[in-house]
Amino acid sequence: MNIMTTPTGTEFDQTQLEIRRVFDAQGITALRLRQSGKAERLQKVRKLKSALLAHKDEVIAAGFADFGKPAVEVELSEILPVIAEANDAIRKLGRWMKPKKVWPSRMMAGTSGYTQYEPKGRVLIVAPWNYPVNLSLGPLVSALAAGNTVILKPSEMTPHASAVIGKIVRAVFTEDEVALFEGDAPVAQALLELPFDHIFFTGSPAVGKIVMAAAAKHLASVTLELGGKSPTIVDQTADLRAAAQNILWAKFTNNGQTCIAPDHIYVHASVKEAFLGHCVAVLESAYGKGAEQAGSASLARIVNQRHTARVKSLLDDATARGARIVTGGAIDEAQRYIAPTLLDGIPDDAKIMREEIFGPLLPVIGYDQLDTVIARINAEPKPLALYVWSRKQANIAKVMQQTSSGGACINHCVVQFLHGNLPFGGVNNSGIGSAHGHYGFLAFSHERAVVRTRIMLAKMFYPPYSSLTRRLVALFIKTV
Ligand SMILES: NC(=O)c1ccc[n+]([C@@H]2O[C@H](COP(=O)([O-])OP(=O)(O)OC[C@H]3O[C@@H](n4cnc5c(N)ncnc54)[C@H](O)[C@@H]3O)[C@@H](O)[C@H]2O)c1
Repeated sequence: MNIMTTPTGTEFDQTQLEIRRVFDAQGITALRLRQSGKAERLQKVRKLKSALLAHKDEVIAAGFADFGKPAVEVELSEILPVIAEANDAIRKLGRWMKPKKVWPSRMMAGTSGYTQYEPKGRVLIVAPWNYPVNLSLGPLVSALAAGNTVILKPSEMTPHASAVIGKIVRAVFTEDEVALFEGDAPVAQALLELPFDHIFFTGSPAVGKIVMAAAAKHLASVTLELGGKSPTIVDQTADLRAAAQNILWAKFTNNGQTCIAPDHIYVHASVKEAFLGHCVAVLESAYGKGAEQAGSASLARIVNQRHTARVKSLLDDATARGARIVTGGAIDEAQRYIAPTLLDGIPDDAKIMREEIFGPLLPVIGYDQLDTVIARINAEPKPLALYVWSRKQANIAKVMQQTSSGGACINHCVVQFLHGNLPFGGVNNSGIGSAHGHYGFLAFSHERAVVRTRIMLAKMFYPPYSSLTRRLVALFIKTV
């Protein structure tokens, strides 16, 4: 597996000069784009959409070359969401761009007011490797719809996907509109030195903090789409079979390398064995029995050797501390393969309960009291997603009211990402700000507040101040 590393020495100096040159060129374009209308913006979105569809086979081949991703998963999770994002913008941009009139608040009698949506200007999009196309081009659609110029830095860990994204971007845009720079952390850091107007980062909380610190130097606004450990609760009233099918689909798509994948499951002790039985049956029907799973064409691979070793170390640590492998556990490090693995009896101090797993291991933890589960969730950083499986409204309401997470599903997993009318994002450690649809447009727009005078009532308060002025202020304080 090739990792696209940053060039060293004079080559890197050259990259930095290139970045600066493109950034400066985008400055001129960004000023012009302030006045861009719907037609110009949508032309770009449409061209991007067509180019993605034209390169569909290359995107599928890249997904396979980078991490053995099945074609269906590439279509479903890399191509479809970008097309949906583009179509949403094509249908609704006119409405999104339109200034929104507001009523004057009491103190503003005599004025009219509206919100104007300005492009932020020059924006930087930094993407991760797990859905390289979706998480580069999805935000790109929103940034273009909002009228920005963009520099895009895809992940160095999926070089085939980066190459196709680069091809698409170069086929459609001039570099002063959208430019792409490949490379690892040093290239990202060279980009972060620049005074972008907005930074849209998708990746780990650890790097999110670096990005936010860099943004602070220029007071650039940020959208941080981060990760974390997303818990899933299955209570004693849940449809266990439906839960097992859906949770395992959500978990093992992309081989567990999904930011909103169920990280671990709390299942009521009274139904745990039955639930595990359904899970084993679901895994066998999806991927085959035992050793057959390694040959399943429906399972992606772990992205590289480093991550394979990381996931293996989580498994080794858990079993060394007494965890039981319910199913799975087979490892072929050379093939970057770890079988879909369910773990039971994991002690709280196991590493797997501290770090985001981001791989095909699924801890299943029995519980007796829902309150205990809620207390455990609330003792951890707020997750990106939370899933609850139950037929009891009181339990659902309790979980939804007493916990916090970026998004949530009731009797479903991961589909909140695909819902174009909902904000997608985290909260605190799992992220800041939202993406998708209208929320994506807003992330890349400045909401400028505009007040227009009709009748100049403010002159009642001009100096010299008199007792009448004070009486008027007093009246305002009472009635506002
Ligand atoms: N919230 C979401 O929508 C979402 C989606 C996908 C992945 N994620 C999260 O992303 C993480 C996995 O992705 P990843 O491993 O690519 O994340 P990462 O944070 O390691 O890397 C993300 C991007 O940041 C760059 N980068 C790495 N180190 C950097 C540094 N020191 N300074 C500046 N940039 C740097 C990388 O080159 C890459 O382009 C997981 O935590 C996952 O949950 C979140």
